[in-house]
Amino acid sequence: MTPEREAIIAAARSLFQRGLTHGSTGNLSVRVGDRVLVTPTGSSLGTVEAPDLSLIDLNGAHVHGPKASKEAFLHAALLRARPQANAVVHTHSTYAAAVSCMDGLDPQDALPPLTAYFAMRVGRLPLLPYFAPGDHGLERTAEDMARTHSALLLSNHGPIVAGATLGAAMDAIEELEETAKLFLLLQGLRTRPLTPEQRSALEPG
Ligand SMILES: O=C(CO)COP(=O)(O)O
Ligand SMILES: [Zn+2]
Repeated sequence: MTPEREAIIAAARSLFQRGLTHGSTGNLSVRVGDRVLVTPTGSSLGTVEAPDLSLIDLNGAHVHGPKASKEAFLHAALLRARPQANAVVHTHSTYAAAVSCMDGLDPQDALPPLTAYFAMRVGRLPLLPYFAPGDHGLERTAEDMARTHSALLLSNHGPIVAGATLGAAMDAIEELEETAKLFLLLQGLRTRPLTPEQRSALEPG
């Protein structure tokens, strides 16, 4: 098993075992040269195995192995937009998915910088318009937004996050989930998010 395959399976298990993905939702990818290893469509991250992974190119086209995730085109779009990124993680984690269904969010900045780690790991989180899972109509917007944002929230769906490494993408998507949880816990309470100065001192460039 290659280290990339091993890393994807370890991250998949970790997400599934902690309830950050459920059923056959969520998908992961890692860049390998000019190709991308991605989880196959319809698989549970609790049981997917290393030989099951699909290989696609950076246009999202199938190269080898089982049929790739229906969101493989989005993974490829984020990796094209962010040459410094080498991994992408997508989940339907409960709190982030709940926020993705809320009305009245700022589409440029869907979650406030409640904590320093949110500002550090996630930065500014745009809310992308609703498209059905697998609908390539989202590709252009996702690629454009990913040039300046490493994390995107898909309306009525969930987050997708790119990172320099799979570990960094995991850290960021977990931070996003925890901040979504805080945001919902704090509904109706007065809060003090970081000031713009505090935020910009921490945000990734
Ligand atoms: O999260 C998902 C769809 O948005 C899961 O789809 P896949 O099983 O095709 O990866
Ligand atoms: Zn999804």
